[in-house]
Amino acid sequence: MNNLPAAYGALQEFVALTKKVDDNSFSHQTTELKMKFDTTRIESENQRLIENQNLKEQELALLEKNKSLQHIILLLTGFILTIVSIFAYKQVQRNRQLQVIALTDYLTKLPNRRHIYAQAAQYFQQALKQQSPFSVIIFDADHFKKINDNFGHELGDRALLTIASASQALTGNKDLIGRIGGEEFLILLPNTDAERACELAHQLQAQISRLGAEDLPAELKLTVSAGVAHLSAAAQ
Ligand SMILES: Nc1nc2c(ncn2[C@@H]2O[C@H](COP(=O)(O)OP(=O)(O)OP(=O)(O)O)[C@@H](O)[C@H]2O)c(=O)[nH]1
Repeated sequence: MNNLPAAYGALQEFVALTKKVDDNSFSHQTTELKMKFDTTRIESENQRLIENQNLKEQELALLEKNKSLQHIILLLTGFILTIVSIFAYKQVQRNRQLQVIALTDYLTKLPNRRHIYAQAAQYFQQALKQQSPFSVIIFDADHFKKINDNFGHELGDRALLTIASASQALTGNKDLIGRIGGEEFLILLPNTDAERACELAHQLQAQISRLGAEDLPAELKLTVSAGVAHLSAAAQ
């Protein structure tokens, strides 16, 4: 009992030590809690980043898919356009060919009757308008039936081809001669007077006989009869 101050001092020291221990323990717990909190926060942040990354990867995959689809659509469109263009081009070509066939004589490849008559009408109108002369020569192979009967149709065809090339050689222009019947032909002569047309008709007869003698058997005498019609400038 007589050592009370010492006991009081010891008590105070004990209290101070206990407080210090408590403080230390509190600080430790706080640090632990703080670390726990930080770890959780970092983990959730990481999780959020991973989710964001996944979303971005999905978006990227979607974009790539869209890009591929766009390429496929572009390729398909190009393919379809090419097919349509080829088809349209072929159709135009076919129409042109049909038009040529419709206006051309199958054997001589000269303009057929429809074609040469249309051209004749055009030249006729032009001559009227310009008050220029216009002549035509119409001619026909003589005794052609006999040629066919005696020498065969194949040789008859050759005789027709001979007539076509002789006429072409004379006029120099395929478009001015037409085959208007089996062995009948028409030559259009714009800006040509009657005298010149008659001269040409005689030259034509001579040319056909000459070529016929060269190209065909000697027994086959190829001759043509021709007539000339004329529209003179003076008569208009
Ligand atoms: N080889 C051949 N013959 C044809 C062709 N087209 C028509 N002919 C023949 O030509 C002949 C024409 O006979 P016609 O109209 O009597 O004429 P032609 O015998 O010359 O008598 P003319 O005109 O009076 O001199 C017919 O026998 C037809 O069969 C053809 O493309 N090739």
